[in-house]
Amino acid sequence: MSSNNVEISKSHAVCVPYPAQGHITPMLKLAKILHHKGFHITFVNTEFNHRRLLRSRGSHSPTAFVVRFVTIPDGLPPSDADATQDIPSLNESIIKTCLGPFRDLLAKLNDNSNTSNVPPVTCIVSDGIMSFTLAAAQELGVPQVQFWTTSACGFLGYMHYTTLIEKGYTPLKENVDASYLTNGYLEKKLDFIPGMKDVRLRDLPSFLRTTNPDDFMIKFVLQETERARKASAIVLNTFETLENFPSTSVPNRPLTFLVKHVDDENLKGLRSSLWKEVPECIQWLNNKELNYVVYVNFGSTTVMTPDQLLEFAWGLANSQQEFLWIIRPDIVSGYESILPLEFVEETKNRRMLASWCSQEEVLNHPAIGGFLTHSGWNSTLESITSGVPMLCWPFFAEQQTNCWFSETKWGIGMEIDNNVKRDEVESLVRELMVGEKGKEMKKKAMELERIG
Ligand SMILES: O=c1ccn([C@@H]2O[C@H](COP(=O)(O)OP(=O)(O)O[C@H]3O[C@H](CO)[C@@H](O)[C@H](O)[C@H]3O)[C@@H](O)[C@H]2O)c(=O)[nH]1
Repeated sequence: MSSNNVEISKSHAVCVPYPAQGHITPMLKLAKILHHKGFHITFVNTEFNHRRLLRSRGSHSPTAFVVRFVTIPDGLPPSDADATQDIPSLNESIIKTCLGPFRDLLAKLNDNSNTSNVPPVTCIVSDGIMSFTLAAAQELGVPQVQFWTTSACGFLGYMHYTTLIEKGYTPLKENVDASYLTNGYLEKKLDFIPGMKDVRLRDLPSFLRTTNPDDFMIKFVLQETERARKASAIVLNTFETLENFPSTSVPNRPLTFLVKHVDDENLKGLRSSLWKEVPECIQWLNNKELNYVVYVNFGSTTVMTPDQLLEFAWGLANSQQEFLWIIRPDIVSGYESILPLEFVEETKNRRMLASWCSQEEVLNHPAIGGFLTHSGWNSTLESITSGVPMLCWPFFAEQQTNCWFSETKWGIGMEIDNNVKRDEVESLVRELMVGEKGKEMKKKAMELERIG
């Protein structure tokens, strides 16, 4: 049999991540694992993100690897910004425009006259919130496997949006209106979500915080969770000891663990960072003592006001701890993220500031003692699998749910108030790094690291 025929007999998975860092990274891990198990892989990025990937990776361009990268347009106006796109606009555009180009792509991959040694598509592995792929899979008669990159608890929160609407919890009533963040309404405890007794309304995925009955994000969640019920299978990135809910079958190991066992020269060096990583972060950590440094990073999507940035800056400075703070260039929406000269001067011997880093490497570094995070699921899992306790400042989506679990169920996190103030940051950072609670959290995080 010629090598051509061997290739043709392979299963072919088309992997379609949602076009944002926190989704592309875990999907690429899943793609590597599938490739290692013998699948031919086509990985579909948007044109916008593919250009970013090429820019960030330079000579390590993803096109050089065995996983085949292809693109579809996202339907938004052309842009070369080095920033995460506006989520509601992106979602709306994906729903309206992506199915056509995706169909064309599948047709091209399945074209018999194609001499390029590509086996026919045998399944679509789609991000749970790229559900337009379901129609394409049905037309082709192949399974559509959904990969929800959220936590299982976050996924469960989304799946209960229908019940929350039926019970009148969302949309919020006009009379609680604009003050809902402070009038105690969101403190209401709920008891009908399995495995989440006493979860407060504010701990559930944040899109429910609207008074608009036609809110786009609520409708989006309802549509995507409804289509999830039609998927051939659903993959979650978690592990049994951490999140074991009734009626779900949860895997034993997270992708971060499984991908370490993919020993394939052809995949080494294949990375998914959309921003250029600053290697000096690791060099700086190499000179630090064990568990000595606070790592601060709010992921790829969080934005904050200039005032919030300042409160974090002075809280960190006043804590007197050493810190590595990754400040994404687009973290303060509409502004340059400028820190005051006094802060820069006062902290110069005990901090490093950078725009992006190789986060998993940083979290695995022995110098890291704690993580100030926005509680994105990848960051939370990466912290857990590195045995690092967290301070959590959830921004949106299911980050609130991840934060609640980190604090109340796993004992490895402490929440910072949404209305962040420097005094609270200072005292919680100290508690995390040198306090008794911090020590307890570290112990629990290390226990989970051992299991995960
Ligand atoms: O300097 C950095 C910063 C981040 N990362 C990586 O980027 C990813 C960020 O993912 P995550 O922590 O999940 O945050 P978001 O980017 O905000 O993720 C989105 O996607 C997640 C998975 O669905 C959700 O949990 C979040 O709510 C959603 O905002 C992680 O793998 C990090 O390792 C880096 O490599 N370097």
